[in-house]
Amino acid sequence: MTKIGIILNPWAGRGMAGQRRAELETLLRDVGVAFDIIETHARGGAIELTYQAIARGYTCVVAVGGDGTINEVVNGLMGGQERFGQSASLGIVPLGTGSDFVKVLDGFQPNDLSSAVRRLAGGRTRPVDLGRVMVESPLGQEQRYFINGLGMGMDAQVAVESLKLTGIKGFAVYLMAIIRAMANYKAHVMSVRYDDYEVRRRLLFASVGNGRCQGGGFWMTPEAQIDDGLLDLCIVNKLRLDQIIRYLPKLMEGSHTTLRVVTMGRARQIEVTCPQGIPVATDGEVVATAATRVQAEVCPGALRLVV
Ligand SMILES: Nc1ncnc2c1ncn2[C@@H]1O[C@H](COP(=O)(O)OP(=O)(O)OP(=O)(O)O)[C@@H](O)[C@H]1O
Repeated sequence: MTKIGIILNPWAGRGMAGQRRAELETLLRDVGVAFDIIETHARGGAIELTYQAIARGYTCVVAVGGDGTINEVVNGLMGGQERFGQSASLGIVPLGTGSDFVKVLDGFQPNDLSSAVRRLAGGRTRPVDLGRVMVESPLGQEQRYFINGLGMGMDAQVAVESLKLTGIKGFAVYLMAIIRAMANYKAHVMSVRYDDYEVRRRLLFASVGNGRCQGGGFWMTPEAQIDDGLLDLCIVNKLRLDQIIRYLPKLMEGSHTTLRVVTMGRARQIEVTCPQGIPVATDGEVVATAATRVQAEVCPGALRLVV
């Protein structure tokens, strides 16, 4: 068996990923997996580390952390493939706070090291789709890949608010970020075009799902499949505060899809425009705070995932 490259974000899962490093290493040695492990030292650092891993010839790169870490490794894998013409599969050891992406995968359990290590030892892979997005804002253009979801509007505003909350920790950050996003977010008219359809009205958010669950437990696109060559879409109209509070539990259980204020869709290409600018997040990580145009497309079977 060839050696695998492991990229561990010690801050993921509120520090749990760092605390469980020794346990992970012991389990890997016990099953005879050869590995090198490296920790991230900054936000965005896993992208560069993944490039380096590909340049060194690893054929499997493992993200240890949450959805943000997985997103960085995915972007490193795709960028590395473009730069060096070499591809590597993605392994996941889910030790994040939400670890929403793996909830769509059979047999994956957030925080379960033993089963994650068994999968790495087995080395079985399957192709999964990715989303590729081009985000335009007054600051320029940025391209990103996402594996789980793309948030545009208030859902991305929650991610923006949580970045500003440096003085508090734990679940309080998340709760406070939602409250601040509800209070601060202004729903502008957005145009959402997907394949042959268009929705144009004041929206709370338009959320794109390759996976099913986003934002720490919201089943936005509960029917999404990661290998159907399509992206799912959940568009929610502008709501009053009392409606947001009433509908949030429905979003948390995925029973919102038939509500009058919700439009569900499925497409290969999605374009969202909003001249006033909207926040955008890929896999929960902020890409822009005032994007005027967002173009997303599915990349069918673009990545091999260790399952
Ligand atoms: N060494 C580091 N210091 C500070 N931040 C880091 C470091 N390495 C990575 N990060 C950042 O930590 C953030 C959180 O990572 P991640 O999303 O993996 O964990 P999480 O938020 O606990 O999990 P989830 O997104 O699944 O809820 C990411 O934005 C990532 O860029």
